[in-house]
Amino acid sequence: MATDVHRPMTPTDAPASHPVPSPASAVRVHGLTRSFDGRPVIDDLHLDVRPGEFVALLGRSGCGKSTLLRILAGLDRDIEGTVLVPRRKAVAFQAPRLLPWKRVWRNVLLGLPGKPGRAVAEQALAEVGLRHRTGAWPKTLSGGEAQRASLARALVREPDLLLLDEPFGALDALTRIKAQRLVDELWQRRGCAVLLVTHDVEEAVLLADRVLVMDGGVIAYERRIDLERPRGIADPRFAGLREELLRRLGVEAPAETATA
Ligand SMILES: Nc1ncnc2c1ncn2[C@@H]1O[C@H](COP(=O)(O)OP(=O)(O)OP(=O)(O)O)[C@@H](O)[C@H]1O
Repeated sequence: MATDVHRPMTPTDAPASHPVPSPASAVRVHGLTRSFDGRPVIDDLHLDVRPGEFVALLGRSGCGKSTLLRILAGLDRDIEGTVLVPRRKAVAFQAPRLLPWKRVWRNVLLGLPGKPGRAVAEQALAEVGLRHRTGAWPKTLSGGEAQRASLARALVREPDLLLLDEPFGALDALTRIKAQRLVDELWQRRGCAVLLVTHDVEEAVLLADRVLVMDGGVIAYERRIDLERPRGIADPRFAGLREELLRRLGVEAPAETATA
């Protein structure tokens, strides 16, 4: 797995020793700090993600989740510390970000090196159940379809690391459940590492091998999720994990549950 190393823009700020790329990690973050206007949003953060691992990242609004994801994606390099990520990585955001003047298949291939043909896009679109929309204009897609097209654009890059920033946040409840199942299937089929930023504790427990809670600029808490798949919220262990993570996010259980 080829690796990208994101080092600080000012090498003098770099820590004395850098971690070396390791096939045992899909992501290695060492002593990462990112400040805005002199205020560190990420403050000496360490993180390892194994190849093929599904990690969900929770945290209060404004705690720095998207900032971390953008750094892993290589979209923000104004950092201190070291970030090692696979060269093959792809991102999908909450907004599908399709160019309205390009047909769906051209959006899927956007920015890919070489000149891959329509069939390559069509295959990725088929994987997300959207082959029939290959030649459509983005404005004719529903919200869920546009989000699936955005996923196809990520998949066509054959990523070793898939970065998802609230990809289901704008979808209605039913479409969201379908999209979650699709991501679960794709992850199992592709075997890539996934880092999913989400506000939804249930989504994190449904999908992830490990849930991280970000707070104070670091990973403040982590919980391995050992429930067998496919998972359902009816599992009694599910409610316990959900409550535990909500507590870590500063949300207390209602009084009657707390005293039960
Ligand atoms: N380009 C920027 N310039 C200045 N401040 C920024 C910039 N990007 C992010 N921030 C600040 O950094 C903090 C973390 O932002 P970030 O978007 O990473 O949070 P988040 O955890 O993803 O929040 P949310 O859950 O609400 O999406 C916020 O206080 C935000 O205002």
